[in-house]
Amino acid sequence: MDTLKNVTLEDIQASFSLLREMKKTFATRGWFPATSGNLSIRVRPGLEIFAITSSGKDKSMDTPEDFLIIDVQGKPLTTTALKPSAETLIHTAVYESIPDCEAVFHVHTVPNNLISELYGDEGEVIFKGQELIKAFDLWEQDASISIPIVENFADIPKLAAEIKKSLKFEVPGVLIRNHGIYVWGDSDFSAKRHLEAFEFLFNYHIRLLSIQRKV
Ligand SMILES: CSCCC(=O)C(=O)COP(=O)(O)O
Ligand SMILES: [Zn+2]
Repeated sequence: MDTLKNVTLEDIQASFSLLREMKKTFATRGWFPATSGNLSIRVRPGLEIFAITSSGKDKSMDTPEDFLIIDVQGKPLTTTALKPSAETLIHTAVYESIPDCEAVFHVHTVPNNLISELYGDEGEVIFKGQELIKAFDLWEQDASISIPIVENFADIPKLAAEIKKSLKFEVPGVLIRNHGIYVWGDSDFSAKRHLEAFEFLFNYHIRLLSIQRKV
């Protein structure tokens, strides 16, 4: 608990209220079906202390038990009956791999699941020729982005290790096959922007394929 001396109650409350707002925004979009999804943010820049959603909660509900504080091993830093997300090790793997990462968001949507299945055998999906690619700070003409896709191992340490191996510094997201997407950013704002851009690209692609009657 000594680690917690580096943060104030205000820091913790601010991170909970930020996650609460983000959770509400995503829930309104239907991005947390059937208790799925989890969110985390760094409580203060430079510290390995994170606020994360509690496991198994209905993320469309607002309760006093929605968040807790963990360290970079995923261990709760306060005495609590709450359990951190079952997928906490994925969050900590991303924070450990991406030094300026401040927020990690995970949602299950039909479009991200469909894309992960359609391109799962290839291990990546590539998008190009889309204005929204600029949301990833890729500004050159004909920029493209390749999003890694990993298999959905039930064993979370194994899944976290696979994600760690596949993630690319310049691409702020990884798809898990028939599961969902993990995205991150150097602020909660940029992680949200990345998530919205990925979901836009997935939706567009699925709709285009169905108009072209390819799926
Ligand atoms: C029915 S959701 C299955 C677990 C999952 O994939 C998820 O995103 C939610 O897990 P958590 O422990 O964070 O509630
Ligand atoms: Zn999940």
